[in-house]
Amino acid sequence: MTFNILISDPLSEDGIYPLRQAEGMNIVIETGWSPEDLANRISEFDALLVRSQTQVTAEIIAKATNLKIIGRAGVGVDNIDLTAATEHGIIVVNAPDGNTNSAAEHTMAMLMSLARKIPQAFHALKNNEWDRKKYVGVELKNKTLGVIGLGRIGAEVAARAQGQRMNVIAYDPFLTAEKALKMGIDFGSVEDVLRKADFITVHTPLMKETKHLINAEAFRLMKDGVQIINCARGGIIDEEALYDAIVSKKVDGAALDVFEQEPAVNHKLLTLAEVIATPHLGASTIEAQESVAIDVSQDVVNFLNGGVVRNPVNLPSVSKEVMLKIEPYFNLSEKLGAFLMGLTDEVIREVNIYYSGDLAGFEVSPLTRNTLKGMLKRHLGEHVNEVNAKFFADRIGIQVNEHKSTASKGFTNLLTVEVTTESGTRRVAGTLLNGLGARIVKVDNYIVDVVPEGHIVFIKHKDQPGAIGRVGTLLAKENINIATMQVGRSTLGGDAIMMLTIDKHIEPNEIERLKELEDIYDVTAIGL
Ligand SMILES: NC(=O)c1ccc[n+]([C@@H]2O[C@H](COP(=O)([O-])OP(=O)(O)OC[C@H]3O[C@@H](n4cnc5c(N)ncnc54)[C@H](O)[C@@H]3O)[C@@H](O)[C@H]2O)c1
Ligand SMILES: O=C(O)CC[C@@H](O)C(=O)O
Repeated sequence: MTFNILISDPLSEDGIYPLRQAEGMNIVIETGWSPEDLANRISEFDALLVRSQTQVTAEIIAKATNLKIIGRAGVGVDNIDLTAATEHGIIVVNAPDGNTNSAAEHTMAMLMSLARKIPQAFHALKNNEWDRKKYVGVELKNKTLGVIGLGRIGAEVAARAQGQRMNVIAYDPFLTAEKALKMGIDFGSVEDVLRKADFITVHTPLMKETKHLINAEAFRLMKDGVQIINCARGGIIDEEALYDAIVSKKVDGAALDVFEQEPAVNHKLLTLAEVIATPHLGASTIEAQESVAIDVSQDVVNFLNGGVVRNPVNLPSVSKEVMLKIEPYFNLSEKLGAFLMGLTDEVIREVNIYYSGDLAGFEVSPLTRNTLKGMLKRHLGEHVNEVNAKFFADRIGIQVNEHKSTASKGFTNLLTVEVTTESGTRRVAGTLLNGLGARIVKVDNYIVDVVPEGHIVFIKHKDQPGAIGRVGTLLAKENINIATMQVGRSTLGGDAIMMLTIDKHIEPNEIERLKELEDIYDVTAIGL
């Protein structure tokens, strides 16, 4: 099998060796796409690898009919429409660790350049201007650095600033007093950070919650003469408000690596002498570029070959160890979902999935998504996959609940899927039998032992002598061979079931004839 891979932004050639080494990867490296050209050609590709330049919009994703994975060689995924990717079942992976160090070092370089006005002085000297008074700076020692967003990069910046003898105060929604104490930093609200810092650096992702986090009101709260650094994303700081704050002398200087619109040429802020800037170079080191390209290439190869990805963005990340435990249940969970959906012809309101036994000790959301995939594929078709199954369930309004119990119920592991409809609940349970593979072991309250594969006919009937024989005779007349048969009953002479696996597809008219047989209540054919 050959996969077409498009690399649409400059990626390290050394970093893409996992793709070059893998079999069946047809790699196209072409940068500088216009949105229209990319939209017109994207359907040719199975995988798309980008940095921050390519804007992977909903319009492009809508045309990406063969795209399975988008790899972002870097951290920020604000150039990818994640909702659209999820809806279309396209997994997005990134490389969250590979450029942390480079981005932190770049931030420090910007901080020091800002404090000592190095770019301005250098620029003047290049123009043969020797002016030692104009470029007097300030020391970092004993100044307070305010860090907003203390994740991977923010934390590295904080540690380096401490090396410069700076005091650090930070705000991050996940920052606890214990963690702050351990890091030797102060912590407080955003407002505390804004009020106390001499230098403020932002390290949050750009999201709707962080858009213009630093706005006119935020500048008002800051100390006079504060200096600002943004090596995270354009848009976290309101550029108009920053411009006004510099012009009004509230802000002494700003160091910007990122802008609301990139490339930022002829930018108003760049006309100000107090602003120093780089063209989004935070991750631009040989080491970081190689590292992020290796990480995404590896994930793309793994995913296209049916393996597990390390850094999914639109799926919860599950460790390799847990994945090894739960992966054998993927097929069973999908089949249970598909079987149950086949049994139910009413609108589903709620799905409850019960994990019993050892499985209950693990993160099981991938199994839940596979169950939903099996259920929803029946009506929504093949484009439902583990990436978008939960998205579709939410959109349809199906409530999905996971329940876990370490009680084994006679099996090492048991998965029970239950759906609630207007008229009640239906359930099916399955397990993996050691050495024998997947089995359906219970349907509603009937104990069975059926391999969840092929053509299954589920028959509800009255527990009467002759019912089973009549079904066998009719199928024989239609030349339909029964491979296996399981029977079960609630009470003697009460409701009973037959569960047959047959060797070929059964036609609707044959199902109707089965339904007409004496003592037969209902017949459902389910292809798994
Ligand atoms: N300039 C560059 O080239 C470059 C390079 C790498 C990363 N980045 C940017 O830096 C960002 C951070 O990268 P990271 O690896 O540290 O990510 P990260 O996920 O490790 O850290 C982000 C932190 O921001 C915090 N956060 C979220 N919302 C917040 C809010 N409203 N206020 C305060 N904190 C908030 C999160 O809790 C998290 O701890 C990326 O999203 C990316 O946009 C830029
Ligand atoms: O691709 C780049 O060079 C920028 C990457 C950086 O902004 C990131 O978010 O990782």
